[in-house]
Amino acid sequence: MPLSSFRAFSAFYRPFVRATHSASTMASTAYRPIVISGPSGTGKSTLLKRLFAEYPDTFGFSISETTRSPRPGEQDGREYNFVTKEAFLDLVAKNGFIEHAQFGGNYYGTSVQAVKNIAEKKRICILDIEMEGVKQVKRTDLNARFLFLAPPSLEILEQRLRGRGTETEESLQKRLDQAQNELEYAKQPAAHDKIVVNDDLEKAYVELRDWVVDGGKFGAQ
Ligand SMILES: Nc1ncnc2c1ncn2[C@@H]1O[C@H](COP(=O)(O)OP(=O)(O)OP(=O)(O)O)[C@@H](O)[C@H]1O
Repeated sequence: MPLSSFRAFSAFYRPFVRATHSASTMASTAYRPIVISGPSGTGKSTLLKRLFAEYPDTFGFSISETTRSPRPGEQDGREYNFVTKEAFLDLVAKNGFIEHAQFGGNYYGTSVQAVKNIAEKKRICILDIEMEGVKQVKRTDLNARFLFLAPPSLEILEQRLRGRGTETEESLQKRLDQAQNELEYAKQPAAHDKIVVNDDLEKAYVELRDWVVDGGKFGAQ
């Protein structure tokens, strides 16, 4: 998948942690990553932007791995974790990536470890990913929560994508085809913990935010 459509964020919050939780279980029970998926153009960026604005000091990014060389001004561990091709492919073989892709001869990916690092910093990682990434997260021990953002209809999704003015006719068609797959997958009861239909933006935002915040527990178990 194009990494341009991959966004990973993390959130600071004051966790609800029971006294009996050991430090090692805190990461998997208190700082649970949140996976937000849904067809391109459903409004994920729009809603996440609002969420981050409402919690201004709370959100950050998880860091992707890449085999490309750092550009001037880029720092290892800040923009990317810069790794060798050998190390990258080794991690691929070990199933260490949630998503990875190749562009212009370089590899890019989001590792399971990078998401765990966010929890180590006592932040919640929000992963904005596509269906294949969702399935991959389920194969890990990240103990994530899954939210699917659905469009009111495919017709409205097409209108929004056209309205955004970012697509060619070809990329639009590709996104609509992929949307059908995502919507099919979302019908499986075990696919997601929460489905929000983005019809009225205000209503969808409140529903998404309330589920994410979870009365201040952010899904802590
Ligand atoms: N409830 C809504 N009603 C009307 N328009 C909306 C609504 N939600 C989002 N939009 C518009 O739909 C377009 C697509 O939204 P956005 O870019 O947030 O989607 P996305 O899911 O992040 O897409 P991608 O995965 O391709 O980045 C934007 O122009 C946005 O302003």
